[in-house]
Amino acid sequence: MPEEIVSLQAVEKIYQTGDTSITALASTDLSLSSNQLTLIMGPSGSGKTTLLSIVGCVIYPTQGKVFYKGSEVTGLSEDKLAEIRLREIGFVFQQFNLIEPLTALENVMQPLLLQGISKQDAKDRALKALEEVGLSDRINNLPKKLSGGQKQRVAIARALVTNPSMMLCDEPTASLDAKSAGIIMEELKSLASQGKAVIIVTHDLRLRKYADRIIYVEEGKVSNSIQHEEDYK
Ligand SMILES: Nc1ncnc2c1ncn2[C@@H]1O[C@H](COP(=O)(O)OP(=O)(O)OP(=O)(O)O)[C@@H](O)[C@H]1O
Repeated sequence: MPEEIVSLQAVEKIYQTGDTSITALASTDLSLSSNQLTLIMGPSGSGKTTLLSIVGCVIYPTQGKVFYKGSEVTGLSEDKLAEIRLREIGFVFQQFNLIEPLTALENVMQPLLLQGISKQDAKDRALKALEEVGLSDRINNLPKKLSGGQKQRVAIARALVTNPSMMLCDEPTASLDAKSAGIIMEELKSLASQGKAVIIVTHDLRLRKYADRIIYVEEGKVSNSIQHEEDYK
């Protein structure tokens, strides 16, 4: 059964630069649940990354409250938020962000080592995560010896190795060909069906077929309706 992972109550984000203030996100109420793959779509500059960053406890809203699994996180210190990110949230980015001098296995072990888990346990769990994304035969490869799709699968393994409740993905398929993008989306869809909340910011209209839910952001305003779908064809 889907459970609420994150909820936003009257959340607003205003960026102040000099005399100008930009409302990146207008007052927003939103609830994101486990077992769901949610796409966040909308034009460039509309506020998608801002929304993802607030959901991911990366930035604080200017107004409103954010709850993670029912507890308010808006008033927490930077350190506490970092701890929530490390333990509860997996991040996947367009450019993979792998550490180049480390092998696939070592990259996936990193979040566990940061959590203070022993090297042997970290290795066992990283091997499992790499197996889950179908990369058991590439564990000793350096990132430069992997294709784009394989790099993104290592990045997904690194994001899921801590068993997070939520995976946040910023344009995860934008650097990939159609076939690799399909493999990545199948992987993310499968993680959602296993119980994670998977949230994906994308411009890629082909991804809509994988979505349980599509959220549109336009000029900082969030709407849940998929009636706008035609506008984005
Ligand atoms: N740190 C910041 N300081 C000032 N303004 C910002 C900052 N970050 C974002 N903005 C502004 O807030 C608005 C929303 O930006 P955001 O990056 O959330 O949009 P986006 O929908 O993710 O865009 P894109 O699809 O191009 O990545 C934009 O007008 C942007 O210029």
